Amino acid sequence: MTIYGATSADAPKFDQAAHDYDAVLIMSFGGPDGPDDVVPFLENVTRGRGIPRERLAEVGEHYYQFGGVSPINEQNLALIAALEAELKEHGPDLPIYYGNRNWHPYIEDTLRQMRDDGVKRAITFVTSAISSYSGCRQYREDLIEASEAVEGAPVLDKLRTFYNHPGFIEPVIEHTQEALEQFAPDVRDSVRLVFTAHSVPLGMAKNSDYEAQLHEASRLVAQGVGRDSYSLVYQSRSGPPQMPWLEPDICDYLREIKASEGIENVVMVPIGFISDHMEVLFDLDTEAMAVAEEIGMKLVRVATVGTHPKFISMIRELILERMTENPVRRALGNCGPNHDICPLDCCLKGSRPKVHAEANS
Ligand SMILES: CC1=C(CCC(=O)O)c2cc3nc(cc4[nH]c(cc5[nH]c(cc1n2)c(C)c5CCC(=O)O)c(CCC(=O)O)c4C)C(CCC(=O)O)=C3C
Ligand SMILES: [Fe+2]
Repeated sequence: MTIYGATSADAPKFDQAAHDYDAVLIMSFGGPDGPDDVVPFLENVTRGRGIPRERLAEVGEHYYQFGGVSPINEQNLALIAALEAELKEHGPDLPIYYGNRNWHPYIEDTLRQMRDDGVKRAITFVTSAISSYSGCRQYREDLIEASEAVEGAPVLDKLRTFYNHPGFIEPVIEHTQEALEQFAPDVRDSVRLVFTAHSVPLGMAKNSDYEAQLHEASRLVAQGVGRDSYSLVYQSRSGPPQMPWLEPDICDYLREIKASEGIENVVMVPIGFISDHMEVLFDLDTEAMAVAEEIGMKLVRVATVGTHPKFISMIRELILERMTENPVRRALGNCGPNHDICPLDCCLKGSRPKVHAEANS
């Protein structure tokens, strides 16, 4: 089984060429569909990751507070419905399949279905805008593992990371502008613009362009709303307390800017996420909002891109890019379009690289 886009070593040069595809695969994180799913879901997410038991119990409570249901599955289905309509109207008319890393429909079951339907080669969209082990390599490893388990699984290509694509940045600019307009014109210029993303261990951050991509995306959005400065902070920290993760935490940061600078108005942009899933609903809308209320701060959270038409048409554009010889590869800002095919050492985990994942034939 071969997965192009998995590593550069296994992808012959000709594979940079345009391809015909017979399906699109949407790959995501997955989340529980009800209270009974919460514990097995969390076990799937954290298997072998050394996440403390107390942290798991705490995160379980976040889900129970929302009836044990993560909105992420419904949001992915909405994304798929929107993309289906887009492809029907503008082509290419490809069937869309959906598989997750941590919950039903599991990626392995999806690949089996694709094989049974006669799919030979599919183009994969991963629901993560920013490169890191969690948002890039781990998905590729999971695809490899699932492909190895399914005899005759289709060849899979993976779309490039889109953190600086106008189809991602422009909707975030629009949503950020809408949030700023919730403040009176006379205070609007003094509203602090704060970008937030999932924290990751420092070792993981160091092995990828995670921080660089987050800064570039944040800078582009800030510039789009007429700002020449912004702050970037982190949320949803996990792991053992002695392990260093990216900081500052959003909640600590809000307290800090209120206490030391007297900041009373803040717009927070979840730049590291593409839908309003649990890390947004709990860590931002519940936890950070409670801090803001406690310290007397007006805090407005910017909507994620979700099914914004520009975002949906970006996915189509990225698919066409891979089906076209010498395509235009749009990207805003200073960094250029990200690679289609990941280098061998792309987004290693940090502490214990999973070297066996390279062998995928
Ligand atoms: C970079 C990144 C993204 C963005 C890229 C992407 O979108 O893929 C992301 C997304 C998400 N993370 C999510 C949920 C969780 N992440 C956890 C744990 C972890 N995330 C990490 C990183 C990231 N995570 C890391 C380094 C860990 C530690 C364990 C490990 O090394 O892997 C845990 C375990 C409990 C805990 O430790 O907090 C949960 C429940 C959900 C679903 C939300 C829903 O259900 O609606 C989504 C979209
Ligand atoms: Fe996560």
